[in-house]
Amino acid sequence: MSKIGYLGPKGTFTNIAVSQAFPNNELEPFSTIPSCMDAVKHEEIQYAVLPWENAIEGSVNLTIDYLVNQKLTIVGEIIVPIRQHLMVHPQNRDCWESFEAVYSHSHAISQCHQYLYKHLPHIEFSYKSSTSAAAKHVKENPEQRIAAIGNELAASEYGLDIIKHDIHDFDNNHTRFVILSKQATDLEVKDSNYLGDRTTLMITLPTDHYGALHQVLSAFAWRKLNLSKIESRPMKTGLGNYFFIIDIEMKYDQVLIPGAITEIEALGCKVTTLGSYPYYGK
Ligand SMILES: O=C(O)C(=O)Cc1ccccc1
Repeated sequence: MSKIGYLGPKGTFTNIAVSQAFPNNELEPFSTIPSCMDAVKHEEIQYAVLPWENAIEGSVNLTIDYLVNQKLTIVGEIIVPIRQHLMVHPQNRDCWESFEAVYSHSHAISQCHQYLYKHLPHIEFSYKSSTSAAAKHVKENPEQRIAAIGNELAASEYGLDIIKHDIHDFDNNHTRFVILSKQATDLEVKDSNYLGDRTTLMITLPTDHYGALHQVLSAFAWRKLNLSKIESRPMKTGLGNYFFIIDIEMKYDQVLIPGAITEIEALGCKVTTLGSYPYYGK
């Protein structure tokens, strides 16, 4: 049976995603995104499930930036609805309005900025590696006047009381979680709705070719390949140097996508296929 790693500790949104996709497998929490990817690379686990993009806050840069230097493939994606709740140690449930700090993952705090600004304007933000790491911290420090933002699973896992439900600023809040593997395998995810297929490419443009991005996009456009995302990330080699992450709403085929890649490479671009995979949601 495959062993699946995920960003832990128990009670993260990633935990919800991995339990949905792999209900009968052995699950192993990792405390950071890179350590979870490394475990797949070293074959200690077969798959890693990691956050990729949130509808309110955007991409999870650490996952993208660490993935592009690994020889790992995206073999599937799970889309999970996200509801953020404010939770406290049960001993402190009556004095939460005078709290000093709120702990969570930076994405979770960003998803609740309007709520926090309006209802807890003086509260400090303290960042943790995940929402459940924040919940665990609140549980372990009852003497501190602190709260956490996370989901119901984290509240029950760490025995916290939810004092405000649904504090995220926008209702249509979903996160994409990617399933990473060392080999490109056909993965079947049970108990979730199959929603479609995607192919994710990483493209680096030549520095001396003016208009290269326009030509890259044209290679997709005239083939009527539907792009659902284009995002630039810094190469970390200096200001103005970027690579692009592009999602095509289609499974890798034998004609259109290889044709577009050949055309783009002829412009002097470097193209890496990060994966071609089905995506699922509830
Ligand atoms: O903190 C969590 O609960 C996670 O699962 C990590 C995460 C990070 C960014 C967006 C969504 C989930």
